Amino acid sequence: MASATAPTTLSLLPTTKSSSPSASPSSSRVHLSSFLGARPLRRLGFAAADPLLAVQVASKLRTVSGRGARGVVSMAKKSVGDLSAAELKGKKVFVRADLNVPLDDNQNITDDTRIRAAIPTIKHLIQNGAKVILSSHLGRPKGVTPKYSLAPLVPRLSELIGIQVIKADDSIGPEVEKLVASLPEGGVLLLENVRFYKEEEKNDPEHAKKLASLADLYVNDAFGTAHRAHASTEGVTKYLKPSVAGFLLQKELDYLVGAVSSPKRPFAAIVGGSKVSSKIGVIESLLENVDILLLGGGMIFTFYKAQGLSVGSSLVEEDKLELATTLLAKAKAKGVSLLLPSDVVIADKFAPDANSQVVPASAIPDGWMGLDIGPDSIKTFNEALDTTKTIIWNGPMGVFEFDKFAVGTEAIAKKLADLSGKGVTTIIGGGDSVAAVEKVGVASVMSHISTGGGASLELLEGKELPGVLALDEATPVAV
Ligand SMILES: Nc1ncnc2c1ncn2[C@@H]1O[C@H](COP(=O)(O)OP(=O)(O)OP(=O)(O)O)[C@@H](O)[C@H]1O
Ligand SMILES: O=C(O)[C@H](O)COP(=O)(O)O
Repeated sequence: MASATAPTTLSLLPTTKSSSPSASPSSSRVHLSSFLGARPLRRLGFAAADPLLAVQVASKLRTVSGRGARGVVSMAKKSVGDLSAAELKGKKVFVRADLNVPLDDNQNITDDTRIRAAIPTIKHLIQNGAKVILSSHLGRPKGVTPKYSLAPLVPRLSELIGIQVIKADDSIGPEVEKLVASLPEGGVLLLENVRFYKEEEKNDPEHAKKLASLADLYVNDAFGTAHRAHASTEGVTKYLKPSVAGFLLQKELDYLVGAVSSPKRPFAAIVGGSKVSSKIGVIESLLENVDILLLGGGMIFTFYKAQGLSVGSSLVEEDKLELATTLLAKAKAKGVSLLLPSDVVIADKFAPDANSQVVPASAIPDGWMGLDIGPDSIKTFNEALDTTKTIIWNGPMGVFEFDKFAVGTEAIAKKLADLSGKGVTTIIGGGDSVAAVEKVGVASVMSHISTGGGASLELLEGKELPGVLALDEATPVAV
């Protein structure tokens, strides 16, 4: 069936947002107030509560550039890059990384992105003569569970770091203490899965104290777990000083807060995924700041239904119809150009081999469900994206796990890759969108691919990240 242009593309209003000066992640400060409105900075993991303050988020952002507004106070979390060689040499450093990587049935790593992302901090520490005590969780074990051991990570870690990593069979206790005592300067000891103790997720203070007792100072580089207040991400900071951010954590904040809070405009967000309910916070937060909002994925059917369209047996959240109407009205009031797909690929069942056809969004027959955005929508989305300078993407456009319904998601991935090559800042917010970008083979050309699913979502929603909040403040500098 031929695709058709339907009247349901909403272009509520042309953008009225003013253009801001270039603020790529390398710019020297981020103005959180522009991103979050009056939301307290605390919710982003920063200790200051005055949204009018300009905040620096990464170590390189600590450098006072002299470009700032008069009297603006710059604050940041202290970074591993701020510690001198003398502060690191011979010191036992507890590094919390997020090495929660996927393993197949034979315990082979199927995606080592998170391991590679943790390497710069580890290498920096060993090059400065520190003794690295590396820790992470893997999966969600209930007690000691061999299949969640970190042992399968040792060969890849050793290869990437360039030295043989020593592996402990526990994360606390006398055996670990012995291994720490014999660790040479520049050595790396990998602790066993911190979640083998239930006290980890309970953020038990006594347990945090035991972890902290292994080391002299603390580096948190686990962005993917920064939204969890656990013993190894939050609790230990009470007993280890300094407690500072690693390079990955900084980079994530730099892009997800920095570029998004003060973007080069026009600034577009693409939000997809299954449900409106899981993305309400993100959509509301982005509506405060974006010029263009493109919606795809399963959530669009709730918006269609809210506008009185028939959606067949597509995914709909009946209790979110009113919310969808409110979000559309909010976009209009904010001057955001909100685009819903004009056509969809429908299926006669939720299966990879389902019969499919392309129909206007206004013509979904009974018994059929929308599983992807259609070709006209892809064209319209691409045209809208062509006008932008910054794009953030969170959530797939369709059921991309089924090849037949992966076309929309893959087209968006390719478009972002193309635009990235033309100087547009492209940020992929984690989770399934990252998987899609990797599947298409364009991950390396994006400006930033977040290593955090839940963490990046919470950050974009403006929520507090306890793992960041707990770190030491960098010295405030008046500029
Ligand atoms: N039209 C649709 N109908 C049903 N499910 C859909 C549809 N479009 C996308 N999905 C499903 O949405 C899921 C992803 O939704 P989710 O809300 O978890 O997004 P996400 O942003 O990738 O998640 P994360 O929080 O991990 O980043 C995918 O498994 C995909 O198959
Ligand atoms: O994969 C993730 O999102 C992080 O590693 C956090 O894992 P969790 O959701 O099990 O806390």
